[in-house]
Amino acid sequence: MALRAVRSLAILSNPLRTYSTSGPLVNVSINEKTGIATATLQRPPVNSLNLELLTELCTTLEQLEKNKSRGLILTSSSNTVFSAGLDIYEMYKPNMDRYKQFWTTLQQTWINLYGSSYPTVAVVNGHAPAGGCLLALSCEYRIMLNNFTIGLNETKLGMIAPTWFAASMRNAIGTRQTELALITGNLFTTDEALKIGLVDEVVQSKNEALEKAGKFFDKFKRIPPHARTMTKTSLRGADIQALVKSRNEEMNKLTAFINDPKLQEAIGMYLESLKQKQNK
Ligand SMILES: CC/C=C\CC/C=C/CC(=O)SCCNC(=O)CCNC(=O)[C@H](O)C(C)(C)COP(=O)(O)OP(=O)(O)OC[C@H]1O[C@@H](n2cnc3c(N)ncnc32)[C@H](O)[C@@H]1OP(=O)(O)O
Repeated sequence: MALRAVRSLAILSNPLRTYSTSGPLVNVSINEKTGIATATLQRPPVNSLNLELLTELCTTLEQLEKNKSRGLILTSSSNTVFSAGLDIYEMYKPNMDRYKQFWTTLQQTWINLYGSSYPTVAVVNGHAPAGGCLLALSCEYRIMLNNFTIGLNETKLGMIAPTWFAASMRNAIGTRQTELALITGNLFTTDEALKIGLVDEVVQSKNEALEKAGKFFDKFKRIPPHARTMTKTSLRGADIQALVKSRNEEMNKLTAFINDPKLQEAIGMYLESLKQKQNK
């Protein structure tokens, strides 16, 4: 895995080629004509975000920033799941060193994506619960395929969405809708999500979504990049600074929280219910 990551970084850092790297968990390709990168999550069956997937995604985002990327499309190789959110096994009876690394990497991935200087579009081509919704919300524009669900459903699992998850949602749909969505742990259908502005467009196919994403990037052709980036920072910067300031404190709180036997029991039951679903 280390070798493949190095290879993929080497290809990403050559700005003159059309790149396509098949990392084990994130496939990155860059369109030679437009300079737009597509990062495709490819961790079957449901793109649950474990340490390895987050590490690859985080590194990809860092490289795109370094190479002054023209833009990023974030999508999934699955036809039914964008991302099932955090890998629940990372939170179930965890090894604490790995757990801390996992959470630190999640924080950094969010900082890199939410705060990217380049434009970002999520092509949400499947379900996007919890951390999957967070990834989509961290992008600037969301295009979703029909007949799926999206939302921050943490309360339904007996967990609390961290403040920066909430900030990302608030940035898209405002305080009132965010409060309602979070306390109920609602998973919105595609149409409901469109209605409250959680997604920006609904389409019938991934090709249509990619076409619409191209149109979004076209909007920036005549906008000076520094003006675009500074405006984005003025709107999102405070959310990022709040996490940067509190990330150690958050880690300490989560370390205590994750070791609570009642929470562990609830997570175990939830995992069981996901398995039972398959047997039905
Ligand atoms: C201590 C930390 C404190 C606070 C942090 C709070 C923040 C939490 C953020 C999160 O992201 S928590 C994760 C929340 N995610 C979910 O609740 C999603 C659960 N999954 C589903 O609802 C469904 O799997 C799906 C709608 C995404 C896809 O449905 P379907 O295509 O029918 O697949 P299956 O349900 O049959 O699942 C296939 C396979 O994958 C396993 N799996 C599903 N989700 C996860 C996951 N998030 N982590 C790990 N594994 C997952 C599922 O158990 C099945 O496994 P088998 O071994 O039975 O094949």
